[in-house]
Amino acid sequence: MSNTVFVDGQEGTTGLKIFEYLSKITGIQVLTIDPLKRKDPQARSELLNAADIVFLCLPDAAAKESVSLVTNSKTKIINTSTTFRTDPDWVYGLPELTGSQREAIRSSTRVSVPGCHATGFILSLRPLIDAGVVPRDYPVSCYSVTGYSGGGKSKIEMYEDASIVNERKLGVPRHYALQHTHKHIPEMQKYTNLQYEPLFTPIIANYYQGLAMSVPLIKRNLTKQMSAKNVHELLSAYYGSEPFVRVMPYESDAYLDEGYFKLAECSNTNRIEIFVFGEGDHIHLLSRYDNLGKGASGAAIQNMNLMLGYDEGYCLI
Ligand SMILES: NC(=O)C1=CN([C@@H]2O[C@H](COP(=O)(O)OP(=O)(O)OC[C@H]3O[C@@H](n4cnc5c(N)ncnc54)[C@H](OP(=O)(O)O)[C@@H]3O)[C@@H](O)[C@H]2O)C=CC1
Ligand SMILES: CC(=O)N[C@@H](CCC(=O)OP(=O)(O)O)C(=O)O
Repeated sequence: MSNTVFVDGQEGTTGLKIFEYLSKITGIQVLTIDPLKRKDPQARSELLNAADIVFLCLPDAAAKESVSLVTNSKTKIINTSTTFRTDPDWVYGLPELTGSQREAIRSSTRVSVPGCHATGFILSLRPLIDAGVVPRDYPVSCYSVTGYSGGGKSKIEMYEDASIVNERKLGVPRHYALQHTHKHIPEMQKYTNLQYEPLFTPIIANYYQGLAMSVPLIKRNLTKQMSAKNVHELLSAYYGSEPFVRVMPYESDAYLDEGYFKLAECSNTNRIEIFVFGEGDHIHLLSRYDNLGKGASGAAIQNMNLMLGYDEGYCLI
């Protein structure tokens, strides 16, 4: 029997990518909306309630509205927006979070796809906090570098207009959310079990897709004294059998080009690759992935596969 799927926000960046994935899946009937009615609550409501599973690929306010339009108990919702990620009635759609998360996703009808920056941060740090290596009150700071597609259609249009790029000098990387206001901070804190909010600085740069998250740690401030190599072993054991999380070999320079990190090697995949670098008193957890893959649409499909009882990696690489 085929499942019916509706993508609310089908014309947006995340929605289009999900559409691409869905076109490769057999046994799915995709319900589409007349593009002219894509913001009409009545038309959306009919499709939202007709589908077995819906993806919300919308700004936060519109995603909230869509949830309120679902009036039956059958429709399962996968929400890619920030809304509901820390809501206890929703399951956080990061199957690799803990041993029980996958099952929680499988049996849920309301799943939030993690934020792109939050994904690398949580997957790098959570195992170390659970193991008592990083104390819960550690003063964490982190930063990420992301391609402009992470900002959706408006950022894509801006960065792909040469006159705007020139005029506003968008060719160089730019820090943002400098008032410590980034919308991923609550989920970053909640799903690592950190006592305090991390200090997080994202940086947007002039390329399309790919994200790298850096979490530096000072060894002498850890609860258990561990070398970077021990941290690498711990993370490798934690993610040993995960299909989409790879802890990359320690002290290999194969991932560097003349000493520079190759950031975009996971583009168009659902993979996240975690590196551990260490020297003296310092440990550096560095992850790379596609903000449109494991950071959004790939992760959304991974969750759908679990919720519909498909093979988790169906149509994902
Ligand atoms: N891009 C990324 O890497 C990531 C994005 N996300 C999140 O996913 C969600 C979607 O983001 P993204 O695809 O990038 O955003 P886009 O801006 O590219 O797309 C959003 C889409 O929603 C449509 N829309 C806006 N308001 C409404 C409404 N009231 N009813 C119906 N449709 C509406 C827009 O219409 P119109 O075509 O008219 O603009 C647009 O097509 C956001 O919450 C975002 O933060 C999450 C992780 C990563
Ligand atoms: C480059 C850029 O602007 N990226 C977005 C993140 C996209 C994302 O993950 O947003 P959601 O929380 O809605 O999922 C940002 O940092 O706000």
